[in-house]
Amino acid sequence: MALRIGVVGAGGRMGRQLIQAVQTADGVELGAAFERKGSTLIGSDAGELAGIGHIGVSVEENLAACADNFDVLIDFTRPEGSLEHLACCVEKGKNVILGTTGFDDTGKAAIQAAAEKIGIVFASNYSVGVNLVFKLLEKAAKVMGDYCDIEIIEAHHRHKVDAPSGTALSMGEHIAKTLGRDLKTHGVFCREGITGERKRDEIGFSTIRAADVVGEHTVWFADIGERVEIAHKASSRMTFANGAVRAAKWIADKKQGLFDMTDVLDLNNL
Ligand SMILES: NC(=O)C1=CN([C@@H]2O[C@H](COP(=O)(O)OP(=O)(O)OC[C@H]3O[C@@H](n4cnc5c(N)ncnc54)[C@H](OP(=O)(O)O)[C@@H]3O)[C@@H](O)[C@H]2O)C=CC1
Ligand SMILES: O=C(O)C1=N[C@H](C(=O)O)C[C@H](O)C1
Repeated sequence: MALRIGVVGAGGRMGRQLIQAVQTADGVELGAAFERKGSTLIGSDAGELAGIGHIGVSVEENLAACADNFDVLIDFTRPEGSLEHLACCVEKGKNVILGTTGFDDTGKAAIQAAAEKIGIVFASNYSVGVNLVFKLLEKAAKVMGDYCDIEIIEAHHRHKVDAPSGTALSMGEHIAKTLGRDLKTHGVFCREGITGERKRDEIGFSTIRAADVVGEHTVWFADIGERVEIAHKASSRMTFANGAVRAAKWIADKKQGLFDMTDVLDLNNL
């Protein structure tokens, strides 16, 4: 029997891609689709919303009332919405694929607590390439990190509401962990005015927001006389959507626990 996927934020940029990805993947089907209460999209057909034609699944507004229609929920929305959806999934015993970025520490603690009751994959980026890059960054940090300047540069579309991107923060965390640094004290997120010279052990972040950029990340490991750049460029949101569907299949039989995409892709023993 096919795994039934629920998609919240069905009308969003990622929501529409997720509906398409679910409908084209093997072994899964769209069980339910949701939008915010009061949205004009409630009652519309999820397939038509996603541009793939009528599929007979209408967009609903009450997650709890329709929880019997899906096995795993995929959520790429906003932190406040995701935390409500998560509470509902704990109540109903449904596993969750969480792609939303921009959580504060309280939100992250709530996700951790929820993962004691249900299975959650929580990843800032569901593409295979970015998760490989996380591992390459650990290697580069081991070789060069103690003596070179590390800078993370990210670019996204003009509609993105959080900065730096979740992926850039994850990159910083992978590097900081490898080097025994704390990103809270070593991360530099803004430079303006008389900043003083760069501290050797800071990890800098720069953000670009422009037009329709899907998602680009470059990390510099810069020494005097040479520089290594490790970069990833996403050219389609379908790469994130396909990754999320892959994660949904992977989490389906897990009872509880907090995982990320490196677990799904089995990259942690490379
Ligand atoms: N992990 C990954 O690989 C990726 C993560 N993302 C992240 O996914 C999230 C969504 O991105 P994107 O699709 O571009 O954003 P959009 O703004 O296009 O879509 C967000 C969707 O969520 C809905 N929504 C917003 N707030 C709430 C709420 N409180 N409760 C329920 N639904 C809500 C919106 O409805 P409405 O229109 O009515 O506001 C909309 O349908 C972002 O956090 C982004 O950073 C994006 C791409 C890849
Ligand atoms: O908002 C986006 O679009 C994206 N958000 C994620 C992030 O914050 O890292 C992932 C991807 O880069 C696209």
